[in-house]
Amino acid sequence: MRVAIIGAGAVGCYMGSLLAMAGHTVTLLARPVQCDAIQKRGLILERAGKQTQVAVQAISHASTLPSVDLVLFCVKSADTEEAGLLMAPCLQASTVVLSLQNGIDNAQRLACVLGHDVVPVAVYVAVDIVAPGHVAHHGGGRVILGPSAESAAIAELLTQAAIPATVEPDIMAILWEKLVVNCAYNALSALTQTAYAPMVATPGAQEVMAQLVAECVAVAAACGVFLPSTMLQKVQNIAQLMPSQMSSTAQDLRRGKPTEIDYLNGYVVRKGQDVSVPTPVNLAMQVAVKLAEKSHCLLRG
Ligand SMILES: NC(=O)C1=CN([C@@H]2O[C@H](COP(=O)(O)OP(=O)(O)OC[C@H]3O[C@@H](n4cnc5c(N)ncnc54)[C@H](OP(=O)(O)O)[C@@H]3O)[C@@H](O)[C@H]2O)C=CC1
Ligand SMILES: CC(C)(CO)C(=O)C(=O)O
Repeated sequence: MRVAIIGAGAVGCYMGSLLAMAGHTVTLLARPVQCDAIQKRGLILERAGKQTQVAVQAISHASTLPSVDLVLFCVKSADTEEAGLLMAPCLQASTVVLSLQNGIDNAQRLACVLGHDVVPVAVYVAVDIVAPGHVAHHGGGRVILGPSAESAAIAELLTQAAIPATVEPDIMAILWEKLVVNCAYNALSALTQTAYAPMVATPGAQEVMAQLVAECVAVAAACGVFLPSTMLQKVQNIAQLMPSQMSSTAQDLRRGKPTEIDYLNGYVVRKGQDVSVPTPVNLAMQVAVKLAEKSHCLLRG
């Protein structure tokens, strides 16, 4: 299958390398520095202490995107509209577009700019970028696709490429579950630059996370989304699944990049205001990360 990956960051490089290893024709739309690295020596996938080099196409000008059967959209939430507008050259009426982004409304926002259906996907993988085009895997790997006529076939294709995939009719509840995981882990890991296992072992951290989860569950319920009674347990399991991972928000702060916090804890705060459910701990996380973004920018000059 011909696959385009929009965004050659952690998720894009991970998914791109597995799809290319499974024999698909993969083209990554990358920043120039990433594009140069990938053109020179392919993608490097680091897993369980082993490095694999994978040959893929990389381009830095969207106008040269080939027509494809499948698009994996892998940019951060704030880049959805801008990157979405660049994608037109690779779309045919039959192209399936997947949004592999955290947050609730990226697929909807992307569909709006594209005028094309987009399937939301919840991604349970822990990856980070070591160097341009070089991605390290820290655990997990499964994805959950929203419903569409093509979702079952695409899930099968992904699973055969070592990306375990299922389809879930109630994708809104699944996206909220993922949002709760992000609200519990991302800001704390980012503010302290700590990996999940040592983070949850720190006295008091689990209480803070439980409070974050309780606020999210209450907001979701007031919005008509009923999360499982095992939600806290599901959140706690993540630290065992990806012990050495630092959140994507931690990776952004480390690089002096704006984070997705307004789409994570900030989303819960805004929805909480709409439905009159207080979210003080989520607000504290949002504000602390916004302050950290500013001070990291200042420190980096
Ligand atoms: N990392 C992880 O473990 C996980 C991440 N996610 C989610 O997946 C999504 C992607 O995250 P992640 O891979 O970590 O993010 P990254 O920041 O590592 O990757 C996104 C990449 O897209 C690039 N990009 C943005 N706009 C464009 C554009 N117009 N043209 C070309 N490249 C562009 C960015 O470049 P630049 O930085 O220069 O803007 C960056 O290299 C996010 O929503 C995240 O929350 C979900 C599960 C796990
Ligand atoms: C799955 C998890 C929690 C992995 O770190 C993630 O989604 C993120 O970092 O944004």
